[in-house]
Amino acid sequence: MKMDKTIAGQPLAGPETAPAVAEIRGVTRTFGSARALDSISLTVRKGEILGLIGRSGAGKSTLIRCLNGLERPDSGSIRIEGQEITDLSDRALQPLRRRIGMVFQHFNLLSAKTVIDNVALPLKIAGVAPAERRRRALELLDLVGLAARADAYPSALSGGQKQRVGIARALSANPALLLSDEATSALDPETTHSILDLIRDINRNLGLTVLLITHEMDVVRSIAGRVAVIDRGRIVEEGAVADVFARPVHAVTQSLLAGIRPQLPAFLLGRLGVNGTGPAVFSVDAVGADAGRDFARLFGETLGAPVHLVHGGIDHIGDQPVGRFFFRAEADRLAILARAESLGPAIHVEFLGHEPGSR
Ligand SMILES: Nc1ncnc2c1ncn2[C@@H]1O[C@H](COP(=O)(O)OP(=O)(O)OP(=O)(O)O)[C@@H](O)[C@H]1O
Repeated sequence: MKMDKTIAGQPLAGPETAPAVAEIRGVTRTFGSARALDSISLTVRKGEILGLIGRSGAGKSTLIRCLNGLERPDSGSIRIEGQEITDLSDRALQPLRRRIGMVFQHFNLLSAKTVIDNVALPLKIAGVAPAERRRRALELLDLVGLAARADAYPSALSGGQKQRVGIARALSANPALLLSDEATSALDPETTHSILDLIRDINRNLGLTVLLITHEMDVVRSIAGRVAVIDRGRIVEEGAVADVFARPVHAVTQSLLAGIRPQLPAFLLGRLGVNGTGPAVFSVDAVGADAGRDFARLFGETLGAPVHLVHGGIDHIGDQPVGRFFFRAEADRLAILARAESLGPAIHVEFLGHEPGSR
């Protein structure tokens, strides 16, 4: 699988070689007989937005808790900015915890404190003087567009505004890594959009590294540069978002992405049979410049029969066009696959079956 050359749509000099902000190696954590993490390895690199997706119970929360030191792995290594954290005492962990800013699904703001006091709280805990805390908190509230609400209480804010405060608070201690745990799952689509824009702006303008844990594939598609798929405590697939979304290999990834990738309409899929005698139906997946090729013509001229588009189109993920098409043609499987092979390995073709009928 091709490595990504962009992060959040921004070209970077070799992100795959950027220094690791968080490095998880062979981490296992069991609860009784439940193996929440099973020798998991994952690297989050400086300046990237990495999406971590997985089904319920896959191990996402346990991984977050291990990363921020709330949970101790049974074995394996976790390094934050090069420092091993698994063998640190709770006291020694405190300054490292501040290197990780957390954003939560339900915001976790203190309702008895004003917006500015919520944002300044991590600074207070870190022993920063009151005037400096206020200055820094106001600066962050300005960054998230809420300076005018500094003295309001959280109950007076909308969900999106609360999350902006949550983000400002997470940034207050100047974290090396922003851990976003389902940060938009409780928000409506429009507010989700504005919060994702904010996270992307912070990533681009401040160079902040983000680990985005979510079950919403649209979130990953909108702002992540890379994606890792966790299942049963292991990373089962990892790569540039455009590549993984264009051609998910693992069954879990395919199932997670089923809702946002074009699928052959069920009524048509149900009609197909491997040994049918009617027109053949096949899919074509291609990324980048290949996505825009005229596949109907490319297949048609070799098959000697018209090729009709049944379903699909071109999506854009980051700066990459991702094409997924379903075609119908009066041809047989071998002829389709022979043509597919001549187009090269970058274009993925799958024969799906024949419709009933006579040829
Ligand atoms: N404290 C615990 N005690 C017992 N089992 C646990 C504990 N924490 C997690 N588990 C188990 O470990 C597995 C992974 O759980 P985890 O909460 O990390 O998954 P998740 O991907 O975050 O799920 P969700 O998306 O539903 O929050 C599950 O089988 C869960 O039941």
